[in-house]
Amino acid sequence: MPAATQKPRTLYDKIWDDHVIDVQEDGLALIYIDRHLVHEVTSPQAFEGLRTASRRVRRPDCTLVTVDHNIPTVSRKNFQSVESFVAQPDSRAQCQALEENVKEFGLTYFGMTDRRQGIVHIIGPEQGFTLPGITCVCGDSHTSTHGAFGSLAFGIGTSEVEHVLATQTLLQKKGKNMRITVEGTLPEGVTSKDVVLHIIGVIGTAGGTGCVVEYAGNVIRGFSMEARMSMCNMSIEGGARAGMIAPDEVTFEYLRGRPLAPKGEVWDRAEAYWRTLKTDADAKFDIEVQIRAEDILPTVTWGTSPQDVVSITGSVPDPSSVQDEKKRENIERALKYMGLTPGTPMQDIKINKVFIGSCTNSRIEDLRSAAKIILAAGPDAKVAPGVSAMIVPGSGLVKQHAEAEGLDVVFKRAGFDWREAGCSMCLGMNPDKLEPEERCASTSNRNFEGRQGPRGRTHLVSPAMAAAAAMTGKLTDVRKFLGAATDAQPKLKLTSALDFLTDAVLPSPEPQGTVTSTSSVAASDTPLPAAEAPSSVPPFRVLKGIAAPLHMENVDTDMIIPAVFLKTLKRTGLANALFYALRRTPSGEPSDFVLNRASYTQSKILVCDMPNFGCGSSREHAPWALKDFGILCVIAPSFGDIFRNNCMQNGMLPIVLPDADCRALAEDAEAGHELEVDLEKQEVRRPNGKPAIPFQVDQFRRHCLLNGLDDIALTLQKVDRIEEFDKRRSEMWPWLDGFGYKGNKIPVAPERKTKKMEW
Ligand SMILES: CC(C)[C@H](C(=O)O)[C@@H](O)C(=O)O
Ligand code: SF4
Repeated sequence: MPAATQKPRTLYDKIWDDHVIDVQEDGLALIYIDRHLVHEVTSPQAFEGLRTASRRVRRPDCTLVTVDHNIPTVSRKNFQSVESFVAQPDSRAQCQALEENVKEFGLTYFGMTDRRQGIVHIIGPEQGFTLPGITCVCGDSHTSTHGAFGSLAFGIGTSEVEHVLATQTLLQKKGKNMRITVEGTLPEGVTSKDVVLHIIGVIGTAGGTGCVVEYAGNVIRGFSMEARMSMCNMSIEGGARAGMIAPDEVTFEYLRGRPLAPKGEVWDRAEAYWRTLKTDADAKFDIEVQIRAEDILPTVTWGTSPQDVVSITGSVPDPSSVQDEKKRENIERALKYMGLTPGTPMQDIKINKVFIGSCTNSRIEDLRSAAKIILAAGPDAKVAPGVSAMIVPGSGLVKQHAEAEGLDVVFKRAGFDWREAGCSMCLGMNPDKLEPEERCASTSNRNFEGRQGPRGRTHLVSPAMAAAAAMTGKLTDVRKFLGAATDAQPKLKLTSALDFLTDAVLPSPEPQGTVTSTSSVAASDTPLPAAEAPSSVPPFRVLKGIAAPLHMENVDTDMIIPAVFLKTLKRTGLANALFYALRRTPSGEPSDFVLNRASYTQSKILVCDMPNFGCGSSREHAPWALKDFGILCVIAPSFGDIFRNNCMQNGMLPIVLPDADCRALAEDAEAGHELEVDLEKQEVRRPNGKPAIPFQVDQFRRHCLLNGLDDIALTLQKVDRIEEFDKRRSEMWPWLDGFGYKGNKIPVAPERKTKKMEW
């Protein structure tokens, strides 16, 4: 088509178009995946699936693996092996399973003896594995982080992880285009974290559902890559699976010289392509949001959803001013959980803990910004009495970099605990946790109930605000420290990040010997098995049974199944974990939660009459737990995108219906009536002759559910098309094939005599 007649396209449209292998009539597309990041929590069942079907990893060269969620963040000085270092048996088993899997399938792995190890979303960009124009996935919802480079990056569930490992593709429906433009001048003390919290407050946690968000405007352009990553990271908290920012000089400058970024002439070719990656002038967005930078102040959350934000100068909201009864009850519930009284000024709220870390805010600039506030508090200032504060760098390299700048000295002198890289207290999955009712100022991204530990209370803030809270013992307006900060600049040795990136590191474990017979298919140049494997998904046709009513909005997947239950290597045995905290009183007795009531213990259907069911984390354990309990269909006004996909991968049916229909069905459920869900006829039949309610579902998904078809087997029928795409990709974007660690591009230190770490 001549350029003049081409429809103007958004950045998302362009990346999408460049990756489509095949599109079906109903719009479902098979897209190629350029980069796959893998961690220990969402991969064991996927590798097991490959093993059972004798499948190999199709593109080991485009796959990068690390361990982050389960690991303790204490010093690794005495590290000998995962077996001796990770004390908690289930966490240890998950880390060991990963090590076995990377060996068996021949994958590049940054393990605990490797300085490049860290949170999966920190290490991808750090290494230059993340590049503009790519599609990038990971079994993790914060994969949206990588969109900061102008890539299409999103989280997937474990079944989709298996699909990508086996085929290097995914079945996807194209999302809507949404643009959020931030223009103006940010007031003093306002960081990218405040901007993104403010945006989530404006659009709500379901605001971006079904969309890919492009962030635009002079404020975003003025942000560093690290600030852009913090923004894109929290796109998922705004309901969008992906966020992106067009690449520019800032992006290229960040990438140049990174270990896995293209070099020499290939770099020039890549850069020329990357420069085309911007939204055309007249392209249309489905949704546009304008944000005035001047409206944003240092921001903090008061409740149990990331949309519960208020400026630090504000107060705890008063539910009695809210008209809608269900909304009012939800606020009351959040305040009760948080132990807060309406009208309390935010700055009067005392805290017990401070956590600076997570994939949102654990990069070098975040640590510098925290150090600046600590220094501004005075040379001898200490963390407030009774407060315990920890700083967890996002990767071993961030840690090394911070130490070279002397930041660790600033932190330790002030009484902060300076830890090793990992997810740490972002989620209650490793030893770093809140005690019940402890209150934490946290730079992480989720303040869900129980997120940082059972009954723990989280206030989301920027690194500077977290540091300020640590020094005063209360949530504090960071601007109180900023005047002083200008006179107290840290006297630090400044060192370039790139020095560390090419520094000698311990080698990753080599794929070793034969682990099982499947290792013979682990080489990347053997042809794919095109044969259909038997499906493991049971068909879904008509489901008749008791329906349980639920009147909560933003039911997040942490609530459906807390992180502590994600340590399993299986997909089953999770019924008891379903809504674990809600089904128990603080003393551990069964609560009166709906699924505990005698009439609902056999429920097959769940009817939620408020929006955004299954938001948050990509954990497929959420549908697994529902299924194990016996619930095979969830009806709600809207769903988190990843949860919805995950359900269908497991032969479960998520049905979206208008609010009024959900309310009517919830009333039937309250009355203890059975409902009948008919997928063939696409209707929900009600009791007592009430008219059935019709519903819509994607035709391909319906076909797969009705017949119990397995996506991977279907995709492998298109192996010729995938191979054609491989070839085209090698010609057009050669820098995406393979990556540096296999060649001689990275100097790797000789094997060390001792296993002791010195960082
Ligand atoms: C474990 C993983 C599935 C999860 C996610 O998807 O987000 C985790 O990283 C989280 O932050 O809750
Ligand atoms: S959100 Fe937290 S738990 Fe999830 S990947 Fe990021 S740091 Fe890890």
